[in-house]
Amino acid sequence: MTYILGLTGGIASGKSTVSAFLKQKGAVIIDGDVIAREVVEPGTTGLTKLKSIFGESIIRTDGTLNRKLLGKTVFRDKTQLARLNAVVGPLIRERIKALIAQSRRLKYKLLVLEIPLLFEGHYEKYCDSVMAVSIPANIQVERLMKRNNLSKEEAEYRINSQMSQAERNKRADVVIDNSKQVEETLAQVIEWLIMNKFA
Ligand SMILES: CC(C)(COP(=O)(O)OP(=O)(O)OC[C@H]1O[C@@H](n2cnc3c(N)ncnc32)[C@H](O)[C@@H]1O)[C@@H](O)C(=O)NCCC(=O)NCCS
Ligand SMILES: Nc1ncnc2c1ncn2[C@@H]1O[C@H](COP(=O)(O)OP(=O)(O)OP(=O)(O)O)[C@@H](O)[C@H]1O
Repeated sequence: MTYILGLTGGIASGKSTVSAFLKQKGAVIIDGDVIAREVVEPGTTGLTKLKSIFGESIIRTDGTLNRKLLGKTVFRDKTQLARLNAVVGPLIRERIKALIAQSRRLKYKLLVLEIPLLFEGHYEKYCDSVMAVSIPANIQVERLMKRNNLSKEEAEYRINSQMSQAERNKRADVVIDNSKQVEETLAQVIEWLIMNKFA
């Protein structure tokens, strides 16, 4: 029996920090952001569709997607974001469903679905439980600006294109507070692993 843990959280909340630890503890990780990149690699129908919608300018000279430019376009414009989601959303879902099926066949004990837009995409229906990583809004803006080298305005556009943390936390089965030292965050994850007999 494979136990599927959904792992979500707002942008730059600390999902990767938590999933790296869960991997270290033996979990298998499916990373939504990685899959989102795979489905628009050069030569994919995903990239061809994006080119026809957003124009040649979003393709770099080496044939790859200009993510920075597309990000600037979509996160400040809900209509454009919806057009992007309509193309990549179904491709991401198809791939994730196939990987879940494979993980069940291989009888992985603990599978983690790390998906930023978990509740927006209703991925909770594939999960046994959902863990949300949470940080206060001011820390979120700070960490995002620093990590992605974004202006405050750009960081806020990205945050506001997602479900609010309050709503996400309400829907999750367990909320991990990542506002303090990483060690304190991981202690909460260890507690979850122990309570669920994975450690
Ligand atoms: C717009 C794109 C090209 C910007 O690329 P960039 O390299 O700057 O960002 P990256 O992909 O690393 O995403 C960073 C974070 O942005 C947030 N984010 C990404 N896509 C979306 C979206 N459609 N809606 C809201 N937030 C999003 C997530 O928190 C994600 O972790 C890229 O984010 C993208 O293709 N997004 C659509 C795919 C998607 O929905 N991804 C979410 C994974 S399920
Ligand atoms: N407890 C912490 N204290 C200080 N910095 C942290 C902490 N946890 C994570 N960070 C930093 O905050 C940033 C965001 O963390 P991380 O990449 O794990 O978030 P994420 O939720 O996976 O982000 P995204 O979904 O946007 O990729 C990173 O630069 C990370 O090093």
